[in-house]
Amino acid sequence: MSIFDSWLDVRNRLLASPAFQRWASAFPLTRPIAQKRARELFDIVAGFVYSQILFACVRLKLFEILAEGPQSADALAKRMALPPEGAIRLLRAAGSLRLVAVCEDKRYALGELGAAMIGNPGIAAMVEHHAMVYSDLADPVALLRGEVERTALSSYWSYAANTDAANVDEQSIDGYTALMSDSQSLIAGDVLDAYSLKGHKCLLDVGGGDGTFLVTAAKRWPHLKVILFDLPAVAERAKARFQREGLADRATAVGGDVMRDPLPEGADVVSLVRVLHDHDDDEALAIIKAARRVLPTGGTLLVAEPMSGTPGAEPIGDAYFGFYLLAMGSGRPRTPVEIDNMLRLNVFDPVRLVPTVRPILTRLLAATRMA
Ligand SMILES: C[S@@+](CC[C@H](N)C(=O)[O-])C[C@H]1O[C@@H](n2cnc3c(N)ncnc32)[C@H](O)[C@@H]1O
Repeated sequence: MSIFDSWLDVRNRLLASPAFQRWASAFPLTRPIAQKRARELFDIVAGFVYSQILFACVRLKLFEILAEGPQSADALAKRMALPPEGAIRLLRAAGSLRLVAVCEDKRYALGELGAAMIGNPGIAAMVEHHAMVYSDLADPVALLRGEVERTALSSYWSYAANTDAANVDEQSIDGYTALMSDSQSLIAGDVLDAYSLKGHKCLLDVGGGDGTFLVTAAKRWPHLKVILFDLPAVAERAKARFQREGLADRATAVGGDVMRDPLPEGADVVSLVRVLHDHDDDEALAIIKAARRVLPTGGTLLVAEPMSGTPGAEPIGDAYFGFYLLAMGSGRPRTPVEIDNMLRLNVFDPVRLVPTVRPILTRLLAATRMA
């Protein structure tokens, strides 16, 4: 047994002992740590219940109602069409989670976390679609054993389990394209603040969705040409978006399947925003190879997505995305080092981790295509 193993053994025996737990909770120097650990464990135990309280707030539009100003429980019960006791139960629960705050005169107002939801409609959209995630995760062991034949998420992300992705119809891209668009403005801001496209001429965004990322980039750098590549039904959405935004003269959208069709030529920078983690390793490598084929020597590949092992946000990569993508039936979160290795294997060197302001939302790798 190594020294580390022996240390782990001693520590875990101690932490598992009810007598030690009682002592640590009572002794003044260990009490704060014991309480913090107990709370962390309980938060994991109760996580689903907390999420469903948030779900109820979103469904009942509680945050939008409270954004009008503080209101009494009775008024809120009427607005949410809940019986008074149901409203009070929800308001107290939401209060304990800092989604709602209680004023001195007993009216209810937006809490710190509820207020943050108002400025970010992407979170509400994410919460709404979690109904599918939770039904898919009802038996996580069966999911891990590969015993679940069809999940709600694999139908929602219609390309995930589809060998003929290019033929997915309008209807089956609706839900995920809108969901991605809602959260993309935050991501685009963070990525484009971190990496300037001033010195580039043409940006190709592969799997670019309805074009939100490219619209943000094109508006920020008026000299920049942008090309979007996505499944035909999605690219049509982007084309219409570029026209609405008055960008049709320097923004084009091309439909196709990145696994089968060549990417459009002419870009000196290619972006993969929240794309690689959707794919298993062989497909992720095929996408990197496709980008390599169209980039000139010295061109840049940007990979932006939430990554595994992000300091301070570990559960987002490995717990949330790990299980989300498992339920979706395709892909996995990767560490920056794993992506770095995949890029270097494909003649991208150097690869640089560019700091982003909210690594919890997205991290960013910038890689240069060698000769
Ligand atoms: C998770 S979404 C990300 C969208 C966008 N980049 C964003 O961050 O908002 C992945 C995108 O890849 C596209 N996609 C998936 N498989 C594809 C394929 N085989 N060929 C082209 N695009 C594909 C999807 O249609 C979708 O728009």
